[in-house]
Amino acid sequence: MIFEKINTVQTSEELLDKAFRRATRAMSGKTISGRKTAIEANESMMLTAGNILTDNLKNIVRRFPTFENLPPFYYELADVMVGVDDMRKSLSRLDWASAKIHEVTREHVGKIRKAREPMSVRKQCFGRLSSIMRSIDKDLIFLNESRNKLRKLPSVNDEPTIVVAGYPNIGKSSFVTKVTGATPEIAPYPFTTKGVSIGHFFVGNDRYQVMDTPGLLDRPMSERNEIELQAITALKNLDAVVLFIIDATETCGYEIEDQKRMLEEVRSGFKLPVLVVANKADLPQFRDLDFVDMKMSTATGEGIEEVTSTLIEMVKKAIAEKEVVEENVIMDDY
Ligand SMILES: Nc1nc2c(ncn2[C@@H]2O[C@H](COP(=O)(O)OP(=O)(O)OP(=O)(O)O)[C@@H](O)[C@H]2O)c(=O)[nH]1
Repeated sequence: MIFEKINTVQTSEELLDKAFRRATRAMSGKTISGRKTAIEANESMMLTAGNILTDNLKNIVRRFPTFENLPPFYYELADVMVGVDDMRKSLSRLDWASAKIHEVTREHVGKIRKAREPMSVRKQCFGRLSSIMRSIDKDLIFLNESRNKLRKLPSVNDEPTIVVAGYPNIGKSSFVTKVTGATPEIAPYPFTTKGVSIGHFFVGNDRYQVMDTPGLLDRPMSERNEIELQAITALKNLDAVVLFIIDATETCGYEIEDQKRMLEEVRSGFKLPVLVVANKADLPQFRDLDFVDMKMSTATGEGIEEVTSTLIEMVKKAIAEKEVVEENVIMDDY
């Protein structure tokens, strides 16, 4: 998963503890007699503490991803969930603290040679390090909270994707199971307790991803708040097409008019190609509808192959068109 490299971000208190403990340990067992050894001992304690702090801060910054390089899908989700700008600001304050700690340590190392009381210079230095660290306490806490949230993001691959949408009970999960031949993996997704279920299938050597999004694309968009909407629209960054399933038999408990309204919302809100398919063609109540492109039955398997190959054609076309646009953008840059 994309954010799993980020370790727990320790608090300033924990980092200071670690640094001061190591500094003390570096000195244990050494007898300090005379001014020369006192200078050396305190100097080495300052250097040890300073190095540990700067190393730790640099490691935290390094383990966070470079946001510009994230796939747009993840960038948008990370932004919705925690705010990319706030993370950037906190990370740059960590960079600042790391440089400042280095500078302060050097400054005190310079002073200690001329000092009458080497230990008091070291204490002064540790005091400065503590206050620098305390000034980034909020940033460390915020970054750790962000890390905990981001780690839970699903591993949605950057590969051709079919996003399944439609009201509950219309056969979305039956479709995913049917085309992937397996029970889909459930991955957590922001702002829904149910997560997304993701399955895969191959056509030749090409792998396709099928996503069912319970709790996300199974009720009217107008019932959602801004953040939920953004979490949904992040999906538009994938190379995806939408399979919008209609239950023309209304045995799912939702009227066709409501289903049609949601379809329009998905069409206008998403800007992804949409294939409208009526399911449950095996039932006697089934009827043809003028706004539907194809029909199928996930129960008998009728129409599944045609639906799948149409979706594949659509996703391939969408990718090809996107590449043309990207090429034009590159050409425009010259
Ligand atoms: N007769 C018939 N029943 C179907 C068909 N597809 C699905 N069903 C039934 O409809 C019910 C709902 O199917 P699901 O695949 O769970 O529907 P869903 O849209 O994933 O439902 P949620 O998970 O609640 O969103 C189940 O009882 C299925 O057996 C079909 O083609 N024909």
